[in-house]
Amino acid sequence: MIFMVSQTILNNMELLQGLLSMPSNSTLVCIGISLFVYYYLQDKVNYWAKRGVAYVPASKCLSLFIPQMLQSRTMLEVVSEQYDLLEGHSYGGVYQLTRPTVILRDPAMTKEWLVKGFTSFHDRGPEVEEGQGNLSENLFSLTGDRWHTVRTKLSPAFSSAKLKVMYQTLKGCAEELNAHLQGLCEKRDEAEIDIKDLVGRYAMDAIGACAMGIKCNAIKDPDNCEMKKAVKAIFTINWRFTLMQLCMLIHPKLVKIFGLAGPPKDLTKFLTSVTKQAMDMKAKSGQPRKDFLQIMMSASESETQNGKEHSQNGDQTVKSEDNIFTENVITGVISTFLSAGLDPVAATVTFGLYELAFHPEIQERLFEEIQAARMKSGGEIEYDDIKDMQYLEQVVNETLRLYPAAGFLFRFCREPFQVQDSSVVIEKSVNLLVPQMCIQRDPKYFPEPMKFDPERFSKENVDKILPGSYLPFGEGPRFCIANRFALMNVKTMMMTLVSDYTLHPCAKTKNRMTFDKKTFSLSPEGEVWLKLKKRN
Ligand code: HEM
Repeated sequence: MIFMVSQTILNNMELLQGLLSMPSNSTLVCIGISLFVYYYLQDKVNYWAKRGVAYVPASKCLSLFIPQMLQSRTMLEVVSEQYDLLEGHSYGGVYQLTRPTVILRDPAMTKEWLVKGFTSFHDRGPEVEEGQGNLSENLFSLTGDRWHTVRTKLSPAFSSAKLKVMYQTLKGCAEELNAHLQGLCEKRDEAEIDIKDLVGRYAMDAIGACAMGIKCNAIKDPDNCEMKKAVKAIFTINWRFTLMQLCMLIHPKLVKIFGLAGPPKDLTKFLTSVTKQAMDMKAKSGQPRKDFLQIMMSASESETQNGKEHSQNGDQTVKSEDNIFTENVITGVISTFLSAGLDPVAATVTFGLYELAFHPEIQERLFEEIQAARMKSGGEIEYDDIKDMQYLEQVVNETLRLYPAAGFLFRFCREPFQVQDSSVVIEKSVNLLVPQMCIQRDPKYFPEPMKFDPERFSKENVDKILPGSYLPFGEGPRFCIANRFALMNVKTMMMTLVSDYTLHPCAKTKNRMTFDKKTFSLSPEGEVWLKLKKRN
C-alpha cells in the first residue's frame, strides 16, 4: 500500500516536472487557446445581456438542455421552465448550448413576428439541399421559393371538395374500428382497452388510405404493420436525433458531414420504396384515385407536360426539370403527411377521450349532439353535418388547448428583425420558439388552465380568447397546411367512439396525464387504459 502511494506521488512529480520543462512557446500556445475558448464562450453566453434583452443565464439553460438530451425530461418541460423564468417579459433570450434563442411569451406579438416578420422568420432551418434522397425535401423542412411553390400547389388538396371525398375514406376506417370494438365487447358489452394503442391503429389506417391509397391493416393486424413501426420512428428521439440536434446547434454543416440529415437510412429506404410502389401501381392502373399522392402525381404530370409544350414552342423559361414534384419531394411530403397524420392525430384523440372519461357530463352532452345530428341526417353523419356540430368543435378545441400536439412552434431567423417599439434587433441565425402549450396553459389567458372546459370555446365565450393565445395549428404562412383535414379526422374518431360507447376510468387508468420523453411531439407516456361500455 505504502509502495503504491509513493509510486503515485513519484509519477505525479514526473508529470509536473514534464510540464515545467515544456518548451515555453508550447505553454504559451496552450494558454492562448484556453484564453481564446474562454473569451469566445464568454462572448456567446453574454449575447443577450449585451443586447439588453431579458434572459435566462446560459448556466441554467445548459442544465435544462442536458435532461432533454438524456431523455429524463420532455422538451416541453424544459421550455416551460424557461417560460416561467421569463415571467413579466413579453419575450426573452435563452440559449441552446451557446446558440441564442428567443422565447416569445406575449400572444399579441405572435402575429407581429410570424406574419409581418415572415421574411425574417420564414422557415425552421437549415437550408434543404436538392436531390439528397433522404426525405428532407418535405414541406415542413423546405425553405425559400421551393417551399412556397410546393405549398401553393399542395393547398388545393385540402379544399372542401377534396376533404368531402376523404371523409368517405375516414368513415370506412371508422367502421372497421367499430367492428373491431364490437368484437372486443361481444361477451360482456364492455372492455378495458389501451386507447392510445387502438387510436394509433385507426390513425395509421386512416392516413395510409388518405395519403396514398394503401391499406395498412393496423386495426386488424397490428403486429405485422411495418408501416406503423416505420412512421412512428420518424418522431422518435434517439441517439441519432440527439447528435443531429447538437450538430445543428454547433454548425448546421456538421449535419451533412456526419450524414445525419433525414431519418436513418433503412427507414428512408422503406418509406421511399413504399411510396414508389404506390406510384407505380397508380401509374399502371390508370385509375386516378382521391388521395394526396395522386394529387401530387397529377400536378407533376401536368408540369412535365407544360414544360414539354413550352420547350417545343421555344420557351426556355419553363423546362421539364422545373417540375417541383420530383420523386424526392413526393416521397418527402408523403412521409411528413404519414408521420403528422399518425402521431399528432392519435395523440389528440387519446387526450380527448381520456378527458371525456373523467367528465361524464361533457361526454353525455356530446352524445346528445351526435344523436341529434344523426336524426337530422337520417342516420349517417356526413361531412357537411360535422360543420354544424358546435359542441364537438368545442370539445376538440379544448383538447387542443390543453394538449397542443405540436407543443411549440419554431423558426430560424434569416434576416435581422427589428422588434416593434424597441431598439432590439433579432439577428440572423437566432432561433425562435413560440411555446404554444405554455401560453395555452397560462392562467393570464385561460383562467383555471388545467380544467378541461369546452365552454371556453362556446359562441358566447370564444371572443374573449385573446388573439395569439390559442395556436394549436401554428401561425402565419407556415401554419399547419392540413388543419381542416386533421380536425375532420379527430372528430370522426371521437364521434365513432362516443356514439356507441361510454368511456370510464378503470383501475389501470393514470390519474395524471404525463408525456412521452422519447418523442418530440406531445404524446401520452405509456399506455392509456380506459373502460368502454356499450351503449344500449
Ligand atoms: C391534430 C393534428 C395536428 C396538429 C395539432 C398539427 C399541428 C401543426 C403545427 C403546430 C404545425 C407548425 C405550424 C407553424 O410552425 O406555424 C404544423 C405544420 C405542418 N403540419 Fe400539422 N398538425 C396536425 C396534423 C397534421 C396532418 C394530419 C398533416 C398531414 C396530412 C399535417 C401536415 C403538416 C405540414 C406539412 C406542416 C408544415 C407546413 C409548412 O411548413 O408549410 N399536420 N402542424
